[in-house]
Amino acid sequence: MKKILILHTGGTIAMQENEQGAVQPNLINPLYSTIESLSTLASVIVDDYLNIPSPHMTPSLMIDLAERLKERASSDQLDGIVVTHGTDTLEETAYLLDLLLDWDLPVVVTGAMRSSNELGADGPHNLISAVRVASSDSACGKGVLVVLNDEIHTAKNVTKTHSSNIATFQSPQYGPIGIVTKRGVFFHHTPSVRECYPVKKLSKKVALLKTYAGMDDTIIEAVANTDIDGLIIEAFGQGNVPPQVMEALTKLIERKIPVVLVSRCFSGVVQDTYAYEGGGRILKERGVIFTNGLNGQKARLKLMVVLEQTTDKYTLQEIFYK
Ligand SMILES: NC(=O)C[C@H](N)C(=O)O
Repeated sequence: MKKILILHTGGTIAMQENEQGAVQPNLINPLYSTIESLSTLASVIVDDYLNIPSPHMTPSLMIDLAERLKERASSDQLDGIVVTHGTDTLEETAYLLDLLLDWDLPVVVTGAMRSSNELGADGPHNLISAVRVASSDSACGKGVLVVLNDEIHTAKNVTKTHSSNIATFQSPQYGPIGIVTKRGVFFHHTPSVRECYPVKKLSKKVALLKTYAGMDDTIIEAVANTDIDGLIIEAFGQGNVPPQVMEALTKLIERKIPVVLVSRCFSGVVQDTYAYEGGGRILKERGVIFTNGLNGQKARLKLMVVLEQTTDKYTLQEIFYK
């Protein structure tokens, strides 16, 4: 039988709805009865590591979590790990773990959209599915996975797409890489690229700004006047920004502060297609770094990680094309 660590961090999966219909954290984790029922599936050990709503999660807590997983993996001879997490920032924690954990051990992050005492609570089912995936030989070497609603997603591509529906986690453009059914765990795709960075701290400040029609440079100037080490811009479409922000972005690049471009579109990548003022081609010429389909919140974490290793713009560009 596989030895699986279930490490709790909190989130709705560990919460309860009160009589007024408000959802709140619980002192005792409501997943204990589900965990007892897992004894025929795996040999499970539990770590009640944190009990926080995921909007309280920070990059520094994520780094501590990665260290905790490394300690547990080496001291407990684990075959797999399941992390329970609130869904609001789940994709960020999962992606950061994916960038930091350089191993083939399955790590599966799961959560729930309905709290433990709500009708149709999805937490117990998601937890069982996550343990089944973490126990599967075919989950080895696929990076950090996100399992909810019977689907297996990569940490790199998954995102929360709906504020309340239980089918909220999707991988735009790529889809899930596997499914969980009553009969088994089935992978139908394998991720082609894995990247790992052996970083133990995150000391850089990276901001994320979204473009909008009529945006001017005031907000960029305001952010540039704080001590940022990098900026992610969620641009329009294929990677275009309003002309009014070009000067402020150029000034940042001249100060050697990397400006990284993602698209505010749900799918697709940014490219140096348009040569009008504010277009992707001009941004490229000014030294803006282009990404390869990451969303803004994940590009921010990736820049925080890689800035611990390099500030060289050519190396950063190579890393963001991966
Ligand atoms: N479904 C959830 O878990 C949402 C909750 N606000 C959290 O992220 O902690």
